[in-house]
Amino acid sequence: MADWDYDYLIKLLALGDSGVGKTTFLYRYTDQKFNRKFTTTVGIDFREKRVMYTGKGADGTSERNFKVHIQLWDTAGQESLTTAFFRDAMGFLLMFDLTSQQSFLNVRNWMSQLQANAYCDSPDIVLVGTKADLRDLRDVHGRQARDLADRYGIPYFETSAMTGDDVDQAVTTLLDLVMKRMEQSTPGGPSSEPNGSPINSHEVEEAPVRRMCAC
Ligand SMILES: Nc1nc2c(ncn2[C@@H]2O[C@H](COP(=O)(O)OP(=O)(O)OP(=O)(O)O)[C@@H](O)[C@H]2O)c(=O)[nH]1
Repeated sequence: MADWDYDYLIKLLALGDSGVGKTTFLYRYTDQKFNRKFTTTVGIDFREKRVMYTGKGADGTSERNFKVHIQLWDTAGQESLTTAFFRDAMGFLLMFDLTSQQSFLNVRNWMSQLQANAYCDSPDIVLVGTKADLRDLRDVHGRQARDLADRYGIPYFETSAMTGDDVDQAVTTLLDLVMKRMEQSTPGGPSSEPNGSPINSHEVEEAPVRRMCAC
């Protein structure tokens, strides 16, 4: 498939403390594999994946399929290095380790960073608990995490990059939120120009992300 052969380029960003499993999660999502090694990310990296997304057609009611190129930005767990990248992302995977209460407590700090640096005050976010397979080491109750997610009004998933549980679902849910926001913030829907053809993906990429904000 040629590089430009897609309808939308969507940039998502994973953030959270060092070691929560951001790189491993993204690797599972893009390559369906588990990496046991811990190599801390330096600065920022990204992975890519193409998916089909069913959205609204030009008439706003009919359904049609779009080719979506997802860029998944993988940040280092040191906030000072990566907040500059928050502005360009359209959606966020806010991650903590289910075996680390500290990483869960730090979700609030990451949320503040997000609110200060993202494209708007209420960006699209999915809260992701990682390492759900390590049941014996669990240190965060599902109830605690769900309560926090409810308070922020965002979806919550408990995932395992080892088994693959809910990894795809977490990303798909975020993609859905981002695409729906674009539909709301672009007159006639993001998926349509007057001639009914999808907006060129490069226009989406180059346009200021802030225009997506419908809040
Ligand atoms: N058992 C288990 N281990 C995991 C899971 N996800 C990640 N790990 C392990 O946790 C360690 C850290 O994972 P990384 O993906 O490197 O963590 P990170 O958040 O990218 O870390 P930084 O790059 O330093 O920010 C690695 O040894 C992974 O194999 C999981 O779902 N289950």
